[in-house]
Amino acid sequence: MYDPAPTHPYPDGTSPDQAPAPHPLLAPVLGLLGTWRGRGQGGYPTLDGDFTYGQEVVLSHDGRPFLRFEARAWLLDADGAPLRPSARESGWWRLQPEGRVEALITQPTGIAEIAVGTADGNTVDLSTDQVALTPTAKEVKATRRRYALTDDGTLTFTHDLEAVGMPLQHHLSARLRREA
Ligand code: HEM
Repeated sequence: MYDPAPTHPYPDGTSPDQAPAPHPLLAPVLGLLGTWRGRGQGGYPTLDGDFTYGQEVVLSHDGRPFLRFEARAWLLDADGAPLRPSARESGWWRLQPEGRVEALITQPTGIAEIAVGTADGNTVDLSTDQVALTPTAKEVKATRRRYALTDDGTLTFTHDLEAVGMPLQHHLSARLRREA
């Protein structure tokens, strides 16, 4: 028989001041908690031209030593109006002692990444450890993602990509601000 449950009793926190209390291992990423939104530019040698895009990134936690990571992007036309949905990613950033990070990130384009790196309070720098691809996914060999908090409260994002026979190089960069 179906036994109804109440709403989830442990909602995620998106701010260090809000319940639940962050796990101590999250200290190097506390400044990144929340919902971030902004615009970016992208390109790759195999693409016809560069593009501009909007992006939203959500980082939250439930009191345990990992972050939930969600990123959604949409392409913009020359006037800044939305053109179509673009890349989506979701995953988990597992914090280890000394700011080491182990991340699991998946995309609906058939790419699953394990990335490792560091967080130091202002920046998170993640590089590919392993990539798994579904049978029809594009060939992605490696990525490097950097999130850096600047003094004026901007979160800059850069993403390098080694894919479809090209060496690791710039694919995306964006400037995000925390949702008011
Ligand atoms: C903000 C996030 C992202 C945006 C806005 C974005 C945008 C784009 C665009 C516009 C294209 C051209 C094809 C198309 O129109 O869909 C593309 C291609 C591609 N992107 Fe991204 N992308 C993002 C994230 C990623 C990530 C995280 C990866 C890999 C881990 C990735 C890997 C690729 C690959 C492999 C291609 C195909 C290149 C080719 O076949 O020539 N992208 N991206």
